[in-house]
Formats: sequence, C-alpha cells, structure tokens
Amino acid sequence: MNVEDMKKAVAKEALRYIEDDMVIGLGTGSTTAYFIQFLSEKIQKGELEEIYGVPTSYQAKILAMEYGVPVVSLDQVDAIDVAVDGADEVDPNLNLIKGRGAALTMEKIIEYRAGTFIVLVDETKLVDYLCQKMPVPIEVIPAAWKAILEELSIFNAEAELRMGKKKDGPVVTENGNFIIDAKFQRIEDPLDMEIELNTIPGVVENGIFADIADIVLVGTKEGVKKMER
Ligand SMILES: O=C[C@H](O)[C@H](O)[C@H](O)COP(=O)(O)O
Repeated sequence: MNVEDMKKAVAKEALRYIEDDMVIGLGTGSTTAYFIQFLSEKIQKGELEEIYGVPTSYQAKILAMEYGVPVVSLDQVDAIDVAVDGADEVDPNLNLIKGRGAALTMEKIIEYRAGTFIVLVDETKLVDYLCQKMPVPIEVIPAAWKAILEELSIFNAEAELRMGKKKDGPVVTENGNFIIDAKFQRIEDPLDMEIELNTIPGVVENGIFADIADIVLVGTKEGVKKMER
C-alpha cells in the first residue's frame, strides 16, 4: 500500500462517522479531497441525505461544488456535527501541526467548534513530538511579518516567510495575510506554545492544534488504525 492508497483508505473509513442530517466541516488538502469525493459518491447513491458541508478553504469549497456536496458557510449553521481534515504532524497525544496549505485559520475556526473532529493521516505523519519534521505555519498580518520573524528568535526558531510557488513574492492567505513557517527545536507543551504564539501582536493564528482532535485515523501498510482521545 503506498501513501496515496493509505489516504484513500482513511478517507473511506471516515465515512463510517457520517450520518443523515449532518453538517460536516470539510478540511483542506490532498487527504480530505478523497473524503469529499467519497462523501459525494454516497450522497449521489442516495446512501446519505441532508448533508451540508462547511468548507475550510476555497479548495474544499470548489471540490465540494464540483462533486455536488451542498455547501454552506459557518454563519448559516447552528452547529457542526463532525469535521474531517488532514494534518502535517500528529503526536502521541493527538496534538497536531496543520497549515501546509495555508488554510489553518479557517480550519481551526471550524474544527474547534465541531462536535467530533476526525483527523485523516497516513503513517508518515506520526511523530514523537511536534516539530520533529515540520515547521509550525503562523498566519500573520502583513505589516507585522518582519517584526514577528525577529521576535520568533526568542524561541530559537528557524523562521521564514513563505514564498509563492506560482506567484512572485509571499503567499497571501484567503484572509489576506502572510504565512511564517517556524521550525522550533522541539515543542514540549503544545497547548502552552499554541497559546503563547497567539499572544504575539500581529499573529492571527498558528498551526498548532492542541487538544482539539477527537479521533485520528491513520493509514498504515497493515490497514487503518484508530487513535482516540
Ligand atoms: O492548510 C492545510 C491543511 O492544514 C492540510 O489539512 C494539511 O496540510 C494536510 O494536508 P494533506 O492531507 O494534503 O497532507
């Protein structure tokens, strides 16, 4: 089983948690893209009814629209039953790093409010501690990017402004902000770090998702494994 197969396997498994009449937070990224596709197939077959998706990004919104999953915005719903999303790192306590796709702020807004937050990863995302492999993406107000970059040196972080791939200059998020990727040595206390980073003036949100995930479905060569809080 390759990584792509593992992503598909967890995306299929996540459907077990979906029932009729649910409002579902639709995450961003390659793994959730499979989930949106499989969700749509169930809807088209009539196996799921009255499903509404709340997208966390334009990517999720466009995919849902293409696949025919009805979309609504957060302010049109009273509650989100389940949110499903990928992650960049998952530690043994189900703390996450997210934001490789620069969608972290809307992801956190929606997933924080979900009745159940289900994370879909392949086994390469499992780490012993956060920041083992990946930096923490931090969404910042553009005017503050340089000051924040310097302030992050207090944490011994190797931080850089994220640059566009098919765009000159920095990545601009869907909220009109910049992203700083900060590689810390090792995050000992994810919740503490998540809160501390958000106290820096100009920081909009950061990609540490501590104590939010309820279930993590992990695609492995032996099949899907479930981690639960
Ligand atoms: O901003 C992007 C997100 O946090 C993604 O959910 C995360 O990077 C995982 O994406 P993928 O499933 O493509 O690895």
